[in-house]
Amino acid sequence: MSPLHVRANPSDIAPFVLLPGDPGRAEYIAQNFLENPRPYNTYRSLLGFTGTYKGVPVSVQTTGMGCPSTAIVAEELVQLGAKVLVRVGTCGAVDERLAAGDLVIVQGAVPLDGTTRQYLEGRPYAPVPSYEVLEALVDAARTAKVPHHVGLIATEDAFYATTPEEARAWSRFGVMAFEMEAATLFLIGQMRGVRTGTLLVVSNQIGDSEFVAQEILQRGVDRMVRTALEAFVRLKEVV
Ligand SMILES: O=P(O)(O)O[C@H]1O[C@H](CO)[C@@H](O)[C@H]1O
Ligand SMILES: O=c1cc[nH]c(=O)[nH]1
Repeated sequence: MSPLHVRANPSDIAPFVLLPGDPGRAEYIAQNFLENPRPYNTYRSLLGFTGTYKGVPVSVQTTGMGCPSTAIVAEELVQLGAKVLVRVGTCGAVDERLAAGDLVIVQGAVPLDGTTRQYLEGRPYAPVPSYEVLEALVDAARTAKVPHHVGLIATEDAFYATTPEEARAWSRFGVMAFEMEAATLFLIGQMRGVRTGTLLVVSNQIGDSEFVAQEILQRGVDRMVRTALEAFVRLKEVV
């Protein structure tokens, strides 16, 4: 029986899965980076495709925006047999050293979201990616000479609630950027025994009324996706 939302069979899902928030990005990745991509889910526009990259079976699965939707998708991917879940998302920068289109390799996510809080039943916690995935992502970026930042981000629920002033307050504690999914993904990985990671492209500074120009974002997305896929090639022996 297929899960409720990711309507697929275990044989449809690869061990390695890329997780964009945006269904358009999922389709773009499938069409431009995977060989022989085949769709397996369209329910609720949680578009999912499976193909190969350099011989490694890879799925790309939309999470939708925010931790509640991401938790559903991640839990169901685990039920379907996925082993390595890597978010390929966008973020709003709070650190002035981050420019539009830059790549961020996430080392940890401050859990400001309600989904992580519900899973943890109020316990303090430090959501982090799997070390092997983090190492493979950094190695892939370095080898391809992709400029990148490695560090801490925050995961929030309410996109429009965060003001530049609040964001700057978090930057005093090392937070480089805000997004809306990573903390829950990392926690579910730890709870369910699968490996996780997150790469982000800077789409804006917190408080901007527009995202960066499409061509700059697109180049950043291409660098991010290539980096994640090259990390999967490195990780194929450990899964
Ligand atoms: O571009 P994605 O992966 O959706 O990520 C970011 O973009 C959305 C907000 O615009 C949120 O989902 C946030 O985390
Ligand atoms: O959470 C997010 C994601 C992208 N940009 C933002 O400003 N916030």
